[in-house]
Amino acid sequence: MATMTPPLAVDIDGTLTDGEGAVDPRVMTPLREWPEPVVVATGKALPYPVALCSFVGIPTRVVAENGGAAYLVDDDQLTFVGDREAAQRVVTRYREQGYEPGWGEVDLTNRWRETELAVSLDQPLEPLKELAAAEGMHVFDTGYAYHVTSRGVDKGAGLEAVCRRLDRSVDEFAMVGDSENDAAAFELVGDAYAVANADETAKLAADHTTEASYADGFLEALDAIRSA
Ligand SMILES: O=C(O)COP(=O)(O)O
Ligand SMILES: [Mg+2]
Repeated sequence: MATMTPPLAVDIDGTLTDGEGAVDPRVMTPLREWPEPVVVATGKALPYPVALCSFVGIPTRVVAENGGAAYLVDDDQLTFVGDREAAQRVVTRYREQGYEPGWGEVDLTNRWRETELAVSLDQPLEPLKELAAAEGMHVFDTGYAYHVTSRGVDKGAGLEAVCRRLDRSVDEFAMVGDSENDAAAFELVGDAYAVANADETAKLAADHTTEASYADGFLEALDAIRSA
């Protein structure tokens, strides 16, 4: 019996990209032609997934900032959860200890971030973790940045909130991702795929790990999801 294609949640960095961080052009058409809602769920600030949806040509349905921000075209609501000021206190203390967010003066990585802050991987993790814990926050290491995020904020909670607004159940979703910031959502969706380059936390939380890495792994996961 033919089964229905499920709605899809997809991570950006490490999943839709190649090993250099560039979006692989081969992901565009399958995303555009996916017959069910596609939710782009990312640690990046809101403008990135919004732009991606626009350039792919799909309705804007996004979870950004690791669940801190969500926009759905269906209800035209932009919601925020998380404490940006607490993240700012963490980064201020981190600077006082002699470290930097590490993105330069203009800092486009954090410029549009409203609920958390990100620190470059070339900065030390341990003092950041200690300062975050003192503010009741946690740090996601995505393999692309360290994110200082409020407890209880993650892509899982974000996707659940979006599902309520879409009138869909989170366990209907399939999801593809690559790192520890995907793990909470992997636990909730019906069918979770870690690409081969994923970290151990993501692989443990996923139902499957693809043979291929990066966008090749994403395309492999889509084939498997379609035929599941
Ligand atoms: O911004 C990051 O650090 C990771 O982004 P991602 O969740 O799309 O992989
Ligand atoms: Mg990722």
